[in-house]
Amino acid sequence: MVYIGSYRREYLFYNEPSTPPSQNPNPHSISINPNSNFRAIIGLRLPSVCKLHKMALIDTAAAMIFTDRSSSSSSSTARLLIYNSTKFQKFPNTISPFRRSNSLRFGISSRTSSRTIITHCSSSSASAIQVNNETFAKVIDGKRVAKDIREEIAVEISRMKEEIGIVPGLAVILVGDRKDSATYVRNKKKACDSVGINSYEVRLAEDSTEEVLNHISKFNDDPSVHGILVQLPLPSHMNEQNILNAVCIEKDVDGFHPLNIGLLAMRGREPLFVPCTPKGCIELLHRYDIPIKGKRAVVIGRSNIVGMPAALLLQREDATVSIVHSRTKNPEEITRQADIIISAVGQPDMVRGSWVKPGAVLIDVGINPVEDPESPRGYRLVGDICYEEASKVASAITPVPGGVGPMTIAMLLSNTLLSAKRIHNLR
Ligand SMILES: Nc1nc2c(c(=O)[nH]1)N[C@@H](CN(C=O)c1ccc(C(=O)N[C@@H](CCC(=O)O)C(=O)O)cc1)CN2
Repeated sequence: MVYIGSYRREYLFYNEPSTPPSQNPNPHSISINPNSNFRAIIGLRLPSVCKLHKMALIDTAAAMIFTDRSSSSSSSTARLLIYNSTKFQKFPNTISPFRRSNSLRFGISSRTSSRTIITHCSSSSASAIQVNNETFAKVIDGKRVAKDIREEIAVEISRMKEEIGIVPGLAVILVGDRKDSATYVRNKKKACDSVGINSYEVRLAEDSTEEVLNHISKFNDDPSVHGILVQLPLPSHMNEQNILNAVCIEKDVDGFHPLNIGLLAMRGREPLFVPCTPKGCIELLHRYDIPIKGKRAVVIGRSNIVGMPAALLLQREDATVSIVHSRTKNPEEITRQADIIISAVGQPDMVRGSWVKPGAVLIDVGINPVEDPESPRGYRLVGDICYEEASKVASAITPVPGGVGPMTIAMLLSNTLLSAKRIHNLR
């Protein structure tokens, strides 16, 4: 039995490869002989096995949950097309606010013997996958989409450099020593490097006072800086409102300035920047061709950085939006009416399967550490949505990790590029 890949806590095995990966003309697919008693083993937690086989044959596989115990004597080869790697066509400004981008060509197809057991079971493109009478949501792969977006941005940045000799610059201010914030800032720098954005980082002590405003003021006046962000949360003694107000609106790539949020809330007005996480959620829906117009959407959580702008964005896309929060009566009942749920509350596994309407699309913004002695870090990350239960009811779902998180950083790069283009009048 050979381990061929893993996704979240699901590990996939089969007994013998009919086509060794090195001979497989399509590196994103695996040919499986239907006579080989292919069998996926789902739900096992085998960390040691995973480590040994880190170079899994499949990188990320949506809906790898697949069981075929076919005994057909047909000589045709069953093919599980994991992910169509066809790159998006490159559209300039693909991810500018409110512009619908081309969709992710995403497919799971099977050409098996007459005993095909996978079917798509929804009319929308977010069709769930049915396997032997059990239905599983399509996995919305944010990590993969973010990588594609970075590639698109890198192309745009090379063009910009070539045409006008300008390289976008992003300034990041980190105050204090929260480990998670330091990781996010490090990842932002890495992402900038990967696409060719110059990054400038300022680290300040937990007990800083005036320094934050001084640095913002310097970056506001620096022409090589096109985007400025202050990593949140700030230490509790700081006045977040004053600090976010100090970033000039033209460089507010986080989109947290009250003027940008105000413009986002108004019909017929356009903000200069949309906050990165909500923008990433909408981008995922667009890239997976999931319709928003006319749909019922529920946003769980009303934070300034995710819940509130996510609700505004969905409304701008012509969804009918409800916000569920800590004082909402019957949150389960309201959430169960939604075609699209965006959850951003920071409560592990709060949204259970019973909260989800069959066929709904689930976008999980929560990144919650839960103790896990089996994990090298001593914890693992889970979302606000109970994946195990909800993925059996929904038509599509984002995983945690690997869903919205990577999109946040991809959208920050997109906003920085947008800013540089706007400042330098480049279309
Ligand atoms: N100024 C800002 N502060 C904060 C923002 C923001 O958009 N602007 N958002 C969050 C933190 N954040 C970016 O800053 C962020 C969070 C998570 C991820 C991410 O990729 N998560 C991974 C898991 C990472 C891990 O293993 O620890 C995932 O979900 O796959 C990126 C960025 C609050 N502060």
